[in-house]
Amino acid sequence: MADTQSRTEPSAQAPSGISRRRLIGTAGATGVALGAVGAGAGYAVASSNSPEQHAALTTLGADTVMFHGKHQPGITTPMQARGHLIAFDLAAGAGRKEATALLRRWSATAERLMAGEPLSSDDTDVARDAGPSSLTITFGFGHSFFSRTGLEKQRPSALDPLPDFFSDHLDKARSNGDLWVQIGANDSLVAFHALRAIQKDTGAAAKVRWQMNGLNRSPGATSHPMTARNLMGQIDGTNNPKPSESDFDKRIYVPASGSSASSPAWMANGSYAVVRRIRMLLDDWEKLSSKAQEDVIGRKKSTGAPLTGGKETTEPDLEKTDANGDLVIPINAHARISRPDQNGGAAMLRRPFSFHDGFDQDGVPDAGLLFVCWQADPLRGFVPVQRKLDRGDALSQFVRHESSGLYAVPGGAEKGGYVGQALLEG
Ligand SMILES: C=CC1=C(C)c2cc3[nH]c(cc4nc(cc5[nH]c(cc1n2)c(C)c5CCC(=O)O)C(CCC(=O)O)=C4C)c(C)c3C=C
Ligand SMILES: [Fe+2]
Repeated sequence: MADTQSRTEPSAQAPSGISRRRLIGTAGATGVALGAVGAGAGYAVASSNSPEQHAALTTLGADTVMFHGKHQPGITTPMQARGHLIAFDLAAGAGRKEATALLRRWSATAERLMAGEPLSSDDTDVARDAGPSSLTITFGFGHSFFSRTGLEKQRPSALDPLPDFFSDHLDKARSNGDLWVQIGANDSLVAFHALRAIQKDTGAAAKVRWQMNGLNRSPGATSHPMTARNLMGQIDGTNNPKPSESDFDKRIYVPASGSSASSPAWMANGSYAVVRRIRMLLDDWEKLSSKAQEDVIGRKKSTGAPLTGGKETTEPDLEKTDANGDLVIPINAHARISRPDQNGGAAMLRRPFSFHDGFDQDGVPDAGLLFVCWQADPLRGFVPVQRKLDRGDALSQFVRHESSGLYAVPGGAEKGGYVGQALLEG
């Protein structure tokens, strides 16, 4: 696992922004050991509803991500096992006043739930007994939000609609939206509880436009922390930008100092999320041999190492040829074509969820990737790379982009404040 901030299991690393409220087991033990002890204790708690038999939460349940901070949570937070993406449109007649009140309500709900507190009224009890389980709730504004609220002058040019791509098969009803919320947690009930609370908070102000459910590997499922696999079985996320790298903030976040060419000052410390529902054509993919699958990406399926050798984190040798003089990493391999150095430095932080929405009547899986990527400017991140992939990398024939969204995700809320305050009160 290369990107510890965004991919490593929280119980192993406890990256910044995550605290352990109630730890069991031996402090300082490895993530694996903590996970193992925690899992056992969690089962014991779950098997007894007696209030007299209090036991500490598992580490997984106790892991907490801070709501307040410079950046919103859910960007560099390690990927969670369960996710919900949901977009809303403001209701007819709702404008800036209603949107401001909604962002206040949403922020208050996110702060409570991420701290493991129940809602202040009418809690449904769905997450009762569970800790916050690394819950994150992240809020963004779509292009249409600004005309709906009379804030057109504040709309970042970075939110200009994404170009059409040749291979797009987009469903408009499941694309875009005035407001976007990303929910992630390592417990499905905690995630659903948050989803329902966020939806109920809208009251008469907004209506659901679309909603998608995602999944990832559960922390502790592997013998050591690893980069996640996707539903094609590939290790996916290896070469993500790392928060420890000196240019990470510049690539992923709008500068803190104020406005940039494509972002107004209210977006300081914010980021732009590109969201694509990408169907995997698994019946076709699974017919390929392992060798052919590896050539599509340019990396070994088992370890994620480049085909030119080494381990997952080894730099690929893009010039290396085999005995026949052919490139070892094919010219159209996905991981070759999407590299920043092949795209004028374009970089993004990929933080997806997998999805599986059943099978059609012919048994074809409706499954793939809820591709979410983060960048300081989509024109210097997603767009140039997708333009290149769209011309036909080796992966393109096995995937289909079915929906799309682009959202301005402001910086984190201050204590006592709410997300989007600088925009809505500016
Ligand atoms: C426009 C951006 C990208 C889309 C869309 C995309 C879809 C997509 N990717 C995989 C699987 C893998 N991608 C990998 C690397 C990789 N992918 C992108 C961009 C998009 N992918 C980038 C920028 C990179 C990193 C390139 C580099 O710097 O080396 C890999 C290799 C491992 C890794 O680094 O993560 C895999 C595997 C799927 C299945 C998919 C759509 C469903
Ligand atoms: Fe990719």
